[in-house]
Amino acid sequence: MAKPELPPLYERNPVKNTIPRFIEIVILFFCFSLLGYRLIHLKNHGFLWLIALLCESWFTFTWFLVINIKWSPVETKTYPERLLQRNSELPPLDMFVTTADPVLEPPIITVNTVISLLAVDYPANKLACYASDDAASPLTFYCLVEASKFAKLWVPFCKKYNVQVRAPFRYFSDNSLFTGNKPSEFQEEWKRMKDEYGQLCEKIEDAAKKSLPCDLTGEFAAFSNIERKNHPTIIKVILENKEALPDGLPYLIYVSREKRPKHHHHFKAGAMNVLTRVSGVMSNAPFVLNVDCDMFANNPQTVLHAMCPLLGVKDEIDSGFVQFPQHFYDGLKDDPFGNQMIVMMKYIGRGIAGLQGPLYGGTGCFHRRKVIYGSSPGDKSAQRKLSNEGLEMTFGKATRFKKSVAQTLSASNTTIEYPDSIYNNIDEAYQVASCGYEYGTYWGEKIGWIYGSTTEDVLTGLTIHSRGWRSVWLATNPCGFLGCAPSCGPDTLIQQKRWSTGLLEIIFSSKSPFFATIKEKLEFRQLLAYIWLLTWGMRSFFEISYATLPACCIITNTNFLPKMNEPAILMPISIFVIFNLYCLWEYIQTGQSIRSWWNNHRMSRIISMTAWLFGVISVIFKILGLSETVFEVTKKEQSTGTEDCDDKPGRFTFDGSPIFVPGTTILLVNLTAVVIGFIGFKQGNQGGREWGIGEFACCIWVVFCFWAFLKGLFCKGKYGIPLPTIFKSVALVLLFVQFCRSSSRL
Ligand SMILES: O=c1ccn([C@@H]2O[C@H](COP(=O)(O)OP(=O)(O)O[C@H]3O[C@H](CO)[C@@H](O)[C@H](O)[C@H]3O)[C@@H](O)[C@H]2O)c(=O)[nH]1
Ligand SMILES: [Mn+2]
Repeated sequence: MAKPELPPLYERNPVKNTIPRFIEIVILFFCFSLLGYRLIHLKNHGFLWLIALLCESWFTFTWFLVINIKWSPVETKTYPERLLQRNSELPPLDMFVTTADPVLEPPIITVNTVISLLAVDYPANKLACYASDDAASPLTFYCLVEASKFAKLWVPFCKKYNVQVRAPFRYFSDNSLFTGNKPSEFQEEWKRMKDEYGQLCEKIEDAAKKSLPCDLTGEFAAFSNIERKNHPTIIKVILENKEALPDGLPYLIYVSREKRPKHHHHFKAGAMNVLTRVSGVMSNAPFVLNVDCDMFANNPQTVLHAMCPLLGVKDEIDSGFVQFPQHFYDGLKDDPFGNQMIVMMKYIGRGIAGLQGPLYGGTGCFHRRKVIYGSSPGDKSAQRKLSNEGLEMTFGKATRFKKSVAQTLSASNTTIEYPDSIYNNIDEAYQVASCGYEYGTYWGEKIGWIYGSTTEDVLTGLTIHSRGWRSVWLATNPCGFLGCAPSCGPDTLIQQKRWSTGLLEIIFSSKSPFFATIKEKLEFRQLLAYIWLLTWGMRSFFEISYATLPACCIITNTNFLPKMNEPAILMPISIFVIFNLYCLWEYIQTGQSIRSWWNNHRMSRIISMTAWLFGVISVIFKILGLSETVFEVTKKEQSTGTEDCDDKPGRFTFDGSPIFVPGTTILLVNLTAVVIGFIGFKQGNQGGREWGIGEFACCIWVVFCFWAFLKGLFCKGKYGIPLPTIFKSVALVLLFVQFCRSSSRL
């Protein structure tokens, strides 16, 4: 008889989705019918009909990609309690936090993220937390030092009372977590903690007001006389677990990599690679967690959950990395900027989970160190020639680091040797953090975080999937991490611009997923999922064309939709109604309001026609060699419930950025068409009016989608669209009208 098997640490369960599948197919059917109708009647119609055909073909293609993604969703269930019952030792974990700018990313946010990681339910002697500071800011370092003092009180408090939310700013902002009928001992300690945290906040605020947080002597001497973009490496061990006690505190290490003006630093990807090497030299844990500075651990058991699929797989190939969904705290009511991504995280997330596995999202992700080092599933040290020269060519010259890499690549998780003291190798840590270290190696090319895209996360995940690894999507309750979404219109657009830029950079590079499917091990359906994401930017052309098409019809007196009395009109109407009801249903299913659906719908239109367009433009500039793409850091705000009272959160704001020109233009074009339309309706059908209710309704719909811009035309200050932007748009509208007129004569 077989040995009784241990109960599994996790399960991968298919989700039933018969009804949504059916609806998706119905929509696809109508899309194809419409395309067929267009083709048949193409010769009787002009240029605009052809544009309509092209746009609708693209939308149908996108829809097909979406169906592929949503066809076979799975959910993962984990059993951390079973992991704890097994009395094998838990493996070490290195945790990476990146920050880049103490102004856009206030240190109190980073501090909370770090504290939440220090306090997770996991043996502290197995954890090391590395904070990367791309700003080399003494303020950030000062705040982390102060935070570590607070953590010495906070972590034991959390563990003693099994506190559920271990980022103090969240814990203390939610009074329901502190109800009166708790033992008085707890109440006292709670008050003390709140006090201590208040003092920490004060210190941080005071320090931020000064030009320097403190005298740059002692520990801080390294920060004197340095420039942000021109300084040597700074590595500081802030917290140490000398006795290696499981209930002590984890290591906390501050790292600011060397920066020199002549060396490209590759933004976040560069920072991650430095952290990988520094940690490889100092603690060398077989698993690595990475979070952005605003993504705190929201569930004390997050690490245990993640370990379930990492340790409990039959074949490692199935869990190359474990990605948690991105969720955000303090989302504004009804998601006015459409950036909470709740529906996407749920339906697209579990959909791709059913293929080769979720894409790497840059934060809230647990990696296997050896996968970061470029190993493929089933790699054995014997097969990989781990010769000294080979190692040096790939990973660089540092001797101890090479040794630790060799060990990581060859050993199974349990037998890795760890450096006995974190200080032993500190010199070498400086060496591997220097900006020349990567020259002539494969860092950023084949191993580590891959360079060349402002969405380094997707690119890095793609290379991992290409080697044949699968990944795991882990949606726990409460969710593993919570972050901070942009809190105003321009920030959302800048973020989306960066995303579409980075995604297009990937598709047009030598690392394009097409090659990965042909030559490597990227699965075909996974390729389709990548194409869906990577082509976001291209959608801008089709969306803009389609949003101006009805207006063009009205201006030039033609039609692009069947007449209301033709049965064919049922095709576009059905697509419109069923598709929107289907989307609405997803919002209701995830507990959101109708208003959220609408806000997301209109924001999708705004984003795809403005931010994504600019993404395309910056990629074109890059290809032409005119400019490089840059990673613009998203501004993060910690809302503590005390909003500025004159502010109207959720209201769209504008600035002088050219990103608002296309939106304003599209709005004005459609407004013009609506006015002409009204006049046309008044005159009845005397002049042989070709367009009808359909085209007119489309224009109205677009105007509704750009309502925020309409208001912006009439408001002042940051709520208004600046006059130069309006002038530029008016000029474009005139050009557009001229273009419509001339093209209608074609
Ligand atoms: O030169 C840089 C630039 C950024 N960062 C860090 O990168 C992280 C993400 O930056 P953020 O401005 O918050 O970008 P988001 O658009 O919110 O980030 C999403 O998209 C990025 C790719 O565009 C991913 O890297 C992120 O993980 C993902 O959360 C932050 O911790 C930054 O501190 C650096 O460390 N160095
Ligand atoms: Mn972010």
